[in-house]
Amino acid sequence: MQESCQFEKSRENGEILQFLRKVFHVLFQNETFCQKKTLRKIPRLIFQKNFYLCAMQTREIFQKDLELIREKAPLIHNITNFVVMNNTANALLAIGASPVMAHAIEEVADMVKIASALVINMGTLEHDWVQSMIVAGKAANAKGIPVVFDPVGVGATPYRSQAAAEILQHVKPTIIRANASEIMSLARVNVQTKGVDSTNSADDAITSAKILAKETGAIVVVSGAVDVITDGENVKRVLNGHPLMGRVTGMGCTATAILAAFAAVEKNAFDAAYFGMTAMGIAGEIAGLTAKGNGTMQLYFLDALCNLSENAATFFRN
Ligand SMILES: Nc1ncnc2c1ncn2[C@@H]1O[C@H](COP(=O)(O)OP(=O)(O)OP(=O)(O)O)[C@@H](O)[C@H]1O
Ligand SMILES: Cc1ncsc1CCO
Repeated sequence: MQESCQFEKSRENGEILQFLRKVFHVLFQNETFCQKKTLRKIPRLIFQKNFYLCAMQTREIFQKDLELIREKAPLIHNITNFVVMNNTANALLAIGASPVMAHAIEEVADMVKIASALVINMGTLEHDWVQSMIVAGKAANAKGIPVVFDPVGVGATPYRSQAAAEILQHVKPTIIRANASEIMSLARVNVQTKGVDSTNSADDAITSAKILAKETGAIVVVSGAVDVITDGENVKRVLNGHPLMGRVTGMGCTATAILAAFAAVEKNAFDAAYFGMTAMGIAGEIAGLTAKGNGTMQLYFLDALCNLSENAATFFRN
């Protein structure tokens, strides 16, 4: 996808592209328009840039990956925090993957061997867990299975920053997902993380995200009202979502797990990251339509993830 859509490289181009996609989408669905061959009047240049094709291809690949997750039910090994264990396991089940939570140092390497992706989440950190994360991460790297790293709360305390640095010293993540303050802190920009919540927008963190992506070789995802995805050069944004998502604890950790589900079936890590955040955004948007507050948001979000295939085409608008 990246190669065929080179025109999306800059933000301005991305915005023009999104506008044209919407126009073309409406036009191409109109039979009279197609029959009158008005198409011919559209400047050749636009077609040479493959605008419409890119949008169609992207959505189709997204839907195909979604079906692949349901078909293969990849085992996702999570070393994650106590706050979100139940909810992320349910989110993985809802999207069609198979979750397992395992952090004992005695078994993590064996669990990785049968898994299709590994999540390393620093939410409730302890010394022994960091060692397990490193052992599991190394085993995943050796086996060539994707690792998704969530440095929850990095920058809030020196211990978390030191633990994140230690993990990155030994483990090569495929994708790093965090909120803006965490990404800025991980890239050593002088910012104070407020516990596990962000005090910055994803766009504030773009430079840091690019630096981090280049340093680690990972795809970096900055979540927020608008999600930003970068490989250090290219940048894509996910516009789907709902403000109530930010009010439910562990939505970010859930995003990390969903990214792992996509990475398990999609070899292109940039696409996996983009599709994972798109799935989150669409499910959040659908849930937000009927949620009455934080509680129902959490429930409806799982239902929306579960029924994502039917609604994905309507809500896909990135
Ligand atoms: N205001 C918002 N509007 C739309 N979507 C949002 C908003 N805030 C968060 N989200 C979505 O919620 C999910 C979690 O992102 P967020 O940045 O809140 O993670 P986080 O701070 O790491 O969360 P946590 O620490 O609770 O796990 C993402 O999918 C993001 O797109
Ligand atoms: C609230 C909280 N504290 C540690 S992990 C976690 C879940 C959201 O990151």
